[in-house]
Amino acid sequence: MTRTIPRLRARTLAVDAPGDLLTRVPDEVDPREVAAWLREGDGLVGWGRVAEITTTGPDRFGEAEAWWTEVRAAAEVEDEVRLPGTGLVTFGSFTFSPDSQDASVLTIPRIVIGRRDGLSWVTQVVAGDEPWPVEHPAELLGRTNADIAVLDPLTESEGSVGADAWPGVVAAAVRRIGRGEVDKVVLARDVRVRHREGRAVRIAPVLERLQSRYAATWTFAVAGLVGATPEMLVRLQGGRVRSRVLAGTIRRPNGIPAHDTAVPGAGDRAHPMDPRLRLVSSTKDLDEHAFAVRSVAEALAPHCSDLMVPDAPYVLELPDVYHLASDLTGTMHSEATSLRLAAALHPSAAVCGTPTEAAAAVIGELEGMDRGRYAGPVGWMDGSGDGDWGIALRCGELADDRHSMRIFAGGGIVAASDPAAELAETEVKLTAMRHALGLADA
Ligand SMILES: C=C(O[C@@H]1C=C(C(=O)O)C=C[C@H]1O)C(=O)O
Repeated sequence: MTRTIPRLRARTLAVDAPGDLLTRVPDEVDPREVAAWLREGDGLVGWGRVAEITTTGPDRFGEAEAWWTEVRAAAEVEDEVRLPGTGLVTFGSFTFSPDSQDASVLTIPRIVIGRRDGLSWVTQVVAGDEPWPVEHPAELLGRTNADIAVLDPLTESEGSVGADAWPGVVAAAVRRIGRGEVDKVVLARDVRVRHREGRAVRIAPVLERLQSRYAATWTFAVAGLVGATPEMLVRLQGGRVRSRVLAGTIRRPNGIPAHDTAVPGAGDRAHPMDPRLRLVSSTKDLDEHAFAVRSVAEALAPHCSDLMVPDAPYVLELPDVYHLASDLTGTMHSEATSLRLAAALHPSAAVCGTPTEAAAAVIGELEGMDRGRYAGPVGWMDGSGDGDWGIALRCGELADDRHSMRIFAGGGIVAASDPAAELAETEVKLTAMRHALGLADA
C-alpha cells in the first residue's frame, strides 16, 4: 500500500519548569488526541494530531516502522535541547493480536511538553507551511486546567464474559494445561464503563489520578488507550536496552504499612505470613515468572551483547498488588529501533503464555473477546529510534464514540491455578482503573 508521507517541521525549545504537565492539556481537545508517557511527573504530554498511521494484521509493526522511517527522514527538525524525547516524537499503541478488529496506531501530536532530569521543553510540529500553533511556548505554560481534579460521572457494567462465568473459563484453561496443550496461558476479561450523560470522557483527570497513586508505573495515553503499566517491555536509550518482566502476583493486604519495606528473606523483619514471602516461595508463581523471563531473554538475545538476566526475581510493590519482577539489561549491537525490539518481544509469556503460538490459540478460543490494544506494546519513540515501550496493562480503551470504554485485567494460568483466586486477581488488577475513573474508593 502506498502512503503519503507528510513533510513535517518540528521545533523544540527549552522552557522554564512547566509544573504539572497534565494540567496543561486543554479540556476541549479530543480525548483520543491526548498523548502521555509519565513517570513520577517526568515524561511527555502531548495533544493535537499532525500526522498518524493506523495499521492492522501481522505486519502492523513493520508497516508503522516503515512509515516512521520515512516521516523522520522527510522532517525538518530544530532541537535546542537534544535529549531522548525531544525533536520529532511519535506515540504508539499496538493490538495484542494480529487478528484484532481494532487498528494499531503511531501518532504525532502537534504539541508535546516534556521534562527530564530537571530540563523542560516544548515541541511544536506542523505540516508543510502551516504556522506554528503558538508563537511562544510560554503561551502554553500559562494555561492551567482548573478541572483536572474533577472526574466525569461514569457507570460500570459487565463485559464480554461476566465475573460469574470467569472461574469456568479459567478451569477450562487449567484442563487444557493438564492435557499438555500449553504450559501457561494468560487470560483476561473486560468490564464496560460509560459516561452517564453520554459525553466524552476527559483523559487528563484520569491520568492525574493514575500518576499520583501508581508512582512505580508508567502512566500512558495513546489514541484513547489510557492506563498505568508496571511492565516495561523494552526501553532503548543511547544503545542500552532494559526490560522489566512481571509475572506472579499476590494481593497486597490492607494493613502492611507503606513504610515497611522489609524484603522477604531479609531476616526477621519479614513476617512469615507476609504475602511477599509467600510470593517468593510459591513454586507456581516462580514457574510462571521463569516462563516470562525466558521468553524476553530469548527475544532480546539476537540484538544484544552482554545481556544480564537476574537469577531470581525481586518483589515489585504496587498499592494493590505485589508482583515478582526481573529487570534485564543489555547493550545493543544491532541497528534496530525501540519499536523493532518491542515487536520482537511481543507477545511475551507475561501476557500470552508458553509456548507462544499454542497459548495465543487458547486465548482466542477461551477469552470470548477481542483484546484490542490491551496487552500490546504502548509507548513512544523519537527520531533516533530511542524510546520506551511498555505493555498496555491496568488500562482502558476509549471507544470511537468517546463516551464508552472497556477496562481490562488478566492473569497467568498454570497447572496449579485456582479459578476463584484468578477471578479475585483480575478484580484487584481492575482497581487501578476503577479508582482512576472514580468507580472505586480503593
Ligand atoms: C495480564 C496482566 O498482568 C500480567 C500478569 C501477571 C500475573 O499473571 O501475575 C502479572 C503482571 C502482568 O505481566 C494484567 O494486569 O492484566
